[in-house]
Amino acid sequence: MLSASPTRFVAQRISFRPSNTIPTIFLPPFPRGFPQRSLTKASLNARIVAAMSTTTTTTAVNAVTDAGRGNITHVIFDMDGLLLDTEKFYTEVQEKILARYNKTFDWSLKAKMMGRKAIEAATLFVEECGISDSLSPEAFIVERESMLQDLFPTSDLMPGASRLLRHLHGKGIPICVATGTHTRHFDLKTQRHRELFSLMHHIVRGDDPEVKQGKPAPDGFLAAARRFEDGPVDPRKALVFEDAPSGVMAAKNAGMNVIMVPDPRLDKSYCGVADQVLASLLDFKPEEWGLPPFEDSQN
Ligand SMILES: O=P(O)(O)OC[C@@H](O)CO
Ligand SMILES: [Mg+2]
Repeated sequence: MLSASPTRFVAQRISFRPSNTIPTIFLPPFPRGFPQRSLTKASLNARIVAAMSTTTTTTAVNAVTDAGRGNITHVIFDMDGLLLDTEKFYTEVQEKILARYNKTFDWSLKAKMMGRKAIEAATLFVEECGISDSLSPEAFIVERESMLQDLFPTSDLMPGASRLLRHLHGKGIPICVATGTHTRHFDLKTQRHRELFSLMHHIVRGDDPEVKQGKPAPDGFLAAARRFEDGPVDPRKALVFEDAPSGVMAAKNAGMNVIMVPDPRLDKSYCGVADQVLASLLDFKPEEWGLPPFEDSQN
């Protein structure tokens, strides 16, 4: 069973050099004992070193937040755990694999894995669970996939997802998805919801050629902002919905506004970076962000 042992999660606000398009980047300190060699791509490391060498500015972030409220023109949705109730499948399967080693899977590791590309999440899993000598990240992915194949097609929508997507689409607000999920899994997860996902202007998936690094890098959200009809969209006018700490950081690193809808079991210390935290999409008030209000009173 998952325990809720939290790991302090402090995002540092670092401003990039003026030449950079991203005014401020949120970087999580690598978790204690994190296998930096496996996760860090040279470019991500280089960006971290470059960013770390500048001063911290909170004004840019506040400016983004202040400017964001009230004039959102485009909305970008994360998928797993936000639109689809799929994070539970990953948890279930990972618990089964760990049971073989008499180990338990806990929320502090789950919080680090959520939203990341498969190989990055897999590396975290085997290294932090201390099973990398008997199970490689690649072998873990193959075993996990075989167990997920039957679960993904049964994916249900999260509460409020259909209502919000249909509302925004009906009011002519451009919406899209930016997910860490690979195409082959995306098709399985969405096969019962094709009509709803057809409302999206476009979908950026984890294996998209423009997504060089997974969340918390901003690649997916920046690619999503570029592909709107009138793109690239000013990030200060984009609102992202996310469930995972890595996804929230990716949105902030893209200079965007972000609403976090975390799993209630996620330690609150992971929720400090988002511009707004909601218990459910049903609690979202579009008018707070300059978007058309719901007509129904269902909340
Ligand atoms: O980016 P999302 O849609 O949450 O996908 C994450 C998925 O790879 C599992 O955590
Ligand atoms: Mg997610």
